[in-house]
Amino acid sequence: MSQLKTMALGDGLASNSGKFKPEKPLHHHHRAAHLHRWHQQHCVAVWGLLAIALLIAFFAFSPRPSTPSRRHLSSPHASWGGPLWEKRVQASARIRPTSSSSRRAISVLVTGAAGFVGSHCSIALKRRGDGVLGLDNFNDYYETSLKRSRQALLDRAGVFVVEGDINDANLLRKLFDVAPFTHVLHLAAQAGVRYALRDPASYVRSNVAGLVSVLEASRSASPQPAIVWASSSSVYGLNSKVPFSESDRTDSPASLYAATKKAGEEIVHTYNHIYGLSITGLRFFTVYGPWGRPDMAYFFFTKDILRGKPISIYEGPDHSTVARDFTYIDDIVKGCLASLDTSQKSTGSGGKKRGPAQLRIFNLGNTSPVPVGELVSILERLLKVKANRKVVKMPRNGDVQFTHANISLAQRELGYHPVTDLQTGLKRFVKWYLDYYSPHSLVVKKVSSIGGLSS
Ligand SMILES: O=C(O)[C@H]1O[C@H](OP(=O)(O)OP(=O)(O)OC[C@H]2O[C@@H](n3ccc(=O)[nH]c3=O)[C@H](O)[C@@H]2O)[C@H](O)[C@@H](O)[C@H]1O
Repeated sequence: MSQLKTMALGDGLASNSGKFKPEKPLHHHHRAAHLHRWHQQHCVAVWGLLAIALLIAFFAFSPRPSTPSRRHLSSPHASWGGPLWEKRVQASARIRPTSSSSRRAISVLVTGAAGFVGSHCSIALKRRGDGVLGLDNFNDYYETSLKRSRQALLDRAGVFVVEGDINDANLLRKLFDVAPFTHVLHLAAQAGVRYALRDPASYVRSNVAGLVSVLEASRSASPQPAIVWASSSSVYGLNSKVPFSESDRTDSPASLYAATKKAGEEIVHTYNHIYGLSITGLRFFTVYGPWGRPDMAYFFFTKDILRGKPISIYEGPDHSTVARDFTYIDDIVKGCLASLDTSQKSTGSGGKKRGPAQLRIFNLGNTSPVPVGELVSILERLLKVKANRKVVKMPRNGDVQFTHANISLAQRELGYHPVTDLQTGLKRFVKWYLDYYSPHSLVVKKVSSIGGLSS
């Protein structure tokens, strides 16, 4: 290739020199004056260009003011900064004094607040008097209108959701400057095991770089917050020993999603070790319920069953079943709040560790796995529509054959006791789904029915 290129260049030069026609000779003085003018003009042009280049370099590389600011992130509406914005942040993050509770109220920064688990947790925290500030980039991984509806609910509950990205270090620094959060509930992430085949970079951006960004801001904050964050049952990967326990090995992930969550668990270890951040990781097991994620099977199965479209039900080798430890959202919310309440304080200050800090990891599952075929049967009964089932071999797309949580550690340390079986939880989901997507359901009606959200 390079030889061909060289040959072509050589050929070009040879033929050019052969065709070159010199200009007519100029009179000597005339030529000198012409050269002088040429020199002057070109000097001006060169200096002009240099000045423009310096200006471009200055604007491209100089640090930007952090407030007020407008970021072109996943959402064109992303903007933050200014006195009014700061007041809203402070009001939302402020603890509401209550005389009744013996519990010390907390002020929590919830990342991914317009997401499924984030919105439920934010409302539950706000209801019990805690300060809550949401952060979400409203990306379009799934329908943004659903995120906006959740945001409307949060707004009514008194939770302000800042529109911004966890990778925006200036924004995070500003938030910690404006409000002294005692805790961070870090739920912002790129979710979904199968989507990683389509957009692997988004997992690295959110689940690795984004996590580090949140940890960096937290370790520098004064006071340092305690952190509770979402890991995943997917870290158990191809393990075959059930139920899955926190002490089991987690070094055979089946998807990039799982690998980034596992990476997160290692990353938080270093921040705990070096900076004294108190950190609790929660391995969620297939969380479902009202206001859920449209990319999850129970959600799009419901949509497809109602439209009469075929649904693919995965099966394992030799027609074995694929099963999940489906966990209802309200049980997950209780686990998240208990984790926040039992978090010890971070021990660092001024970016330095001052003593050993708490580091925990818990399974939050339902501890009763259900085959996917059974999930579909429950949906059929609730929807009163027969599904068009296509049983297919589970593709190698990131899925694992089964999950099953051992929750004894969470029971012991958090008082976590899931109470919702799949039938009950799906009944609530279907009720919400039919209401939310009903053609007669007005947006106002949707956002006013706060009861569906972590009631
Ligand atoms: O616990 C987690 O940490 C993860 O839970 C969730 O992943 P999963 O447990 O895989 O849930 P989900 O996709 O709803 O598939 C459910 C079942 O349907 C089967 N499935 C799926 C698609 C399909 O077309 N057919 C099918 O049978 C499929 O094989 C599976 O058995 C979250 O999405 C993920 O973000 C992460 O949080």
